[in-house]
Amino acid sequence: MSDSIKVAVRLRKPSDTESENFVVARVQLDNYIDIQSNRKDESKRFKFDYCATYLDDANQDQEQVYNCLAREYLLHALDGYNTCIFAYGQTGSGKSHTMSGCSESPGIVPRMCRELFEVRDLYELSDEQVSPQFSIKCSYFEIYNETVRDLLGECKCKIRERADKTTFVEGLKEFEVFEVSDMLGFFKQGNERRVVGATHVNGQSSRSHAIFTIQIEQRETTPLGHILERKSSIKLIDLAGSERATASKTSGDHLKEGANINKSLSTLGRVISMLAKTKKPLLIPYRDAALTWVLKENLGGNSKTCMIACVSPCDYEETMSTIRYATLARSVKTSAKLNSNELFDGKEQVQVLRSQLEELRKALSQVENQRAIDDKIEKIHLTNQFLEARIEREQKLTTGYYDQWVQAAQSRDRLMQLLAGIVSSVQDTQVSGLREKVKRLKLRSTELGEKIQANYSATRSITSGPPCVMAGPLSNGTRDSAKNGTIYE
Ligand SMILES: Nc1ncnc2c1ncn2[C@@H]1O[C@H](COP(=O)(O)OP(=O)(O)OP(=O)(O)O)[C@@H](O)[C@H]1O
Repeated sequence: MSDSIKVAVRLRKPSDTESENFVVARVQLDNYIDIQSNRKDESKRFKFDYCATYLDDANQDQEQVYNCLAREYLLHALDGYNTCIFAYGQTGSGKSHTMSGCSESPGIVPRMCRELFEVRDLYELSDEQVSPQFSIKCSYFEIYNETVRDLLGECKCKIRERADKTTFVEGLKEFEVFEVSDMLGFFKQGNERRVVGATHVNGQSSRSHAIFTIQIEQRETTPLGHILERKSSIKLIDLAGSERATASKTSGDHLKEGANINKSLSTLGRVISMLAKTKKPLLIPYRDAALTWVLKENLGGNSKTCMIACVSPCDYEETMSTIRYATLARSVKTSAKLNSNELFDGKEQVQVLRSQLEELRKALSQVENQRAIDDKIEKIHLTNQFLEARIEREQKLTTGYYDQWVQAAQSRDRLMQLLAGIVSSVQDTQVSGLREKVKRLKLRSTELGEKIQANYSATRSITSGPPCVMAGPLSNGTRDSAKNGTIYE
């Protein structure tokens, strides 16, 4: 995501030696500052992301700057973004006051440290199972005369470039801190070791660029069992103040210091002006100064960056120079990335998901089996219905044939009786042929009767009960005669 460097202006309170009558800068609303020229009676208005004027209560004044500007960068860092706040301005304009402050009115660094540990404690005390585990580290170094010095360690360090083109300070001591008091202790210790000198406007002028870095690592387990890791760094920078050699009337070592400070600040200005162009040149001169080399990522890379341009209320030239610098910085874009990693502690979760999948598969196959059984039952049911209909039809047919046969048998019996009467009245010799014919007829009739009876019994055994049509003719003597036939010798 592309971010512009956020630029704020902080107007310092006039000191005891400065008269309210000579104030040239006035903050209008929260976004505008008017600068009035001493010579020409004209005023210029400049717009920034935030403009802070001074309040009478020094602590409230500091709190306002922290709340309106700095807190946002702590929150970004807790989200997993690298952030950076740097205070820029002429000597004595209030940079150290803004970043460090004093015990009665602490500046951004101590306030941010306190709030960071408050957030950590809140998470640690909460019942939420997904609360992150914090690991907080800090380091502190200064760049003095183009040399990196560890303010918490022993040695001079070198700035190196990693394979991914980001830079780091090699050999810098980093301390894991568990309590805010430890962190503030390190900050105080570093400040005491910082190179300080006197300038024409500031008896306690910082002669080096000081970079206090807080590294935050958060590890949390999401409800799905994923491990979320967020890493971010907060760089809080108090730059050395720019000063004009003529104005500061310096010489010797102090002149060299001033020259180096101005060299690194002018390189910073050049880098900012190149980064501000829409068509950026391929080579940005980060390497030209230790300051820009170490801040490479914060100026043009993976960082959410804020510049606080501190201005003195009574110095038109210096204030205008700072305002121009700050205006340019507003066009610089960085590309902050979320430094978060989702670590999947896979094995166990995969196992659980696999067994769930297996159970679902089994349930599905049971449903399918049941469906197949239901289908089969339905088919059998239909076949049964069909068979029953068929049996009923055949039964009706058989009963019809049987009735016809019973009638035929009765007619035959009657005919036989008649024939027997006729036979007994004629000569034996004359009727022997006729008797034979009657005998064959009778046998044939008996065979047919047995066959029909067998079919009838088979049909009855298939169907549940006796067909009603059978009740009549077979229940009387006719049935037996039909079954057995009557043998006439
Ligand atoms: N907003 C402010 N309200 C009250 N006093 C201030 C404010 N800003 C700065 N001062 C005072 O002004 C003096 C110079 O401020 P400070 O040391 O912060 O300037 P600086 O920009 O860091 O200077 P240098 O670059 O020389 O180190 C200090 O005494 C400081 O307490």
